[in-house]
Amino acid sequence: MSLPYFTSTRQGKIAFATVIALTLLNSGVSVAFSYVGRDFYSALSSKDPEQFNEMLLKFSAALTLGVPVSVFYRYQREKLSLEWREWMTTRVLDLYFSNGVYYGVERGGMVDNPDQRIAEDVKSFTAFSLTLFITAVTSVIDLASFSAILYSIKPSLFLDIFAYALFGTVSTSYIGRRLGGLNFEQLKKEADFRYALVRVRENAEGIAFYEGEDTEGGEVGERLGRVVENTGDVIKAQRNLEFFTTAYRYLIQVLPVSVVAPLFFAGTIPLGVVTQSTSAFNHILSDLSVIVNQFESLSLFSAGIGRLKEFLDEVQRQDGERDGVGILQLANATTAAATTTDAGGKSHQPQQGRINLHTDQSIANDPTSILEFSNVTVSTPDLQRTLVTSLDLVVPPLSHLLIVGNSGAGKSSLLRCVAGLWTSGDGTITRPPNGDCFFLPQKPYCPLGNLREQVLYPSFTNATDEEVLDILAKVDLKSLASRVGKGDEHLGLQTTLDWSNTLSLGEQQRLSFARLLMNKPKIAILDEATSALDVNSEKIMYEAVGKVPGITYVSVGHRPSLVEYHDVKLRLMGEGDWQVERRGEVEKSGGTWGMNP
Ligand SMILES: Nc1ncnc2c1ncn2[C@@H]1O[C@H](COP(=O)(O)OP(=O)(O)OP(=O)(O)O)[C@@H](O)[C@H]1O
Repeated sequence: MSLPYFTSTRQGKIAFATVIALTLLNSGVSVAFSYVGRDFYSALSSKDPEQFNEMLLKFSAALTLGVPVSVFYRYQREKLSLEWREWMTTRVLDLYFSNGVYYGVERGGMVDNPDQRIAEDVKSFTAFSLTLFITAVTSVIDLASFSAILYSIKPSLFLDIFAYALFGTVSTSYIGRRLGGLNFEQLKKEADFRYALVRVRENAEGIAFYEGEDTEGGEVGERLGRVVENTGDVIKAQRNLEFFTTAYRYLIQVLPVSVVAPLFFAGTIPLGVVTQSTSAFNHILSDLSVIVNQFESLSLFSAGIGRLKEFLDEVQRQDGERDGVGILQLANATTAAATTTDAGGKSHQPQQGRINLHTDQSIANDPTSILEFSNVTVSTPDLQRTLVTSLDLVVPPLSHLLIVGNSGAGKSSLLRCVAGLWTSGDGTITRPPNGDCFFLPQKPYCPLGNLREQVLYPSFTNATDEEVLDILAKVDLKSLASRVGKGDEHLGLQTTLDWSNTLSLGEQQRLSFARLLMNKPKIAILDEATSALDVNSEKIMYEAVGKVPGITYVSVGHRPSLVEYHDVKLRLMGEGDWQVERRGEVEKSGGTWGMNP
């Protein structure tokens, strides 16, 4: 997970090399201070003012050179960590938003709280990996330089320290072994708790109507309880560990001094050497005791890595086009061109056991067919139910299709297959590529942004204010811009509101139609897109869509009034059965073109 940033970006390579150079320099500064400190105390203990003043001067010089090195070393580390986080988060987001992965991850339900993994786990991964790497590098350099110092003072001290550090590491790992698992759970429980609160915010009105505060409060409280319970276990495990680590750290203060004290008492070494040996001992011990000192952060870090790896694996699993590429690598350009659904030519190699979506530019201009279902069987993703069996249907251009059937019969699911969101089943669906195909989902969606962006979503194409206002007028929302702009339509287009909670459901549906008119697709797929509108508004919407040149629409709906805007009816009868009726044939045989046969 770390390597791609440093191997594939120039910026990463340069920043990394700078940090390594500064790390080496910083270690040099530590060693220099150890010698300056030694001579300083020796001058003090030998009561030599001249040497003492000279040492003060040397100390000032060391300070002047050493301080910038230390400061820039820290700054550069933070900077690298920030740049790396930006790169990695952007890359993860690219992967998450490509080929409908975010939808698959959400539907798949295999990983919890992807938001936390992208925002928090990537951040701690980059920050702590860097710290860990630098600590390892510094430890090795420190170990080499201070070992030489210590060995020159007393070889046995050098061996004692290794034994002490080994004992500390093994004991800490044993005492703290539960912390890794507990921290993994902690991250999940904190994210679950936060998510429950976000859901209350998003569904405030529904909860308020149901007066569901007590139930919601209970659920949030229960999740808080799980956080508290797990945190309680974490701090107990930390407490047990700290009995050991605290004693371990205190012992360091006297251990090296007591080993060299006899030499000092015998007058063999001056006081400066005692302080230098203490400092060298501390350096080496902290190098060897990385696991003891960082155990808590390490266990939290490993929990974060576990969650991130699990998430990235799921992202890769959901993205059919990234088979065989690295965990953070984008799909190979040639592979993507060969398999993309919007390449314009024949795409996707047909596969057994899944619905093949064939997006073909030529069908957009085909006079005989704009949408084709060829032997299409649709199953639910868990393969528990077959919703449609062996559907064969050709929809000619300008021949609008209405899909009807009981609730749960599989109408929206069939549209999901047309969109490419579901592939469970068999057969082939052929339709124009995404640019010529526009979907209005059952639940209207209002993105974050101003009114203008609501209309232009998702492409944010260039359009003048007049064009946007004209489109709003066509969907009977002429007054909306001036209403939100307090009388000024142009200001209204620039106004940002929480649209999902401000507009009525019917207004949101009309806004979705405005988007459709703006995008002028060849084929529009409308999933109960007028369910919140009165019959008159529904008529206005369908008439406006019908005026888009060359458009064919496919609707799902229950209302009888919809039938008159369509020419073909596909009835899903449940358990896979289906039936097709065409207006021309019904009228020819003297029947009435209506909702019921
Ligand atoms: N992810 C899923 N996994 C398993 N079953 C699912 C999933 N999503 C939907 N279903 C089931 O598939 C069936 C068809 O759902 P679909 O949304 O297509 O119905 P519909 O005909 O559009 O119904 P309605 O008219 O009520 O909107 C339903 O029984 C639904 O519970």
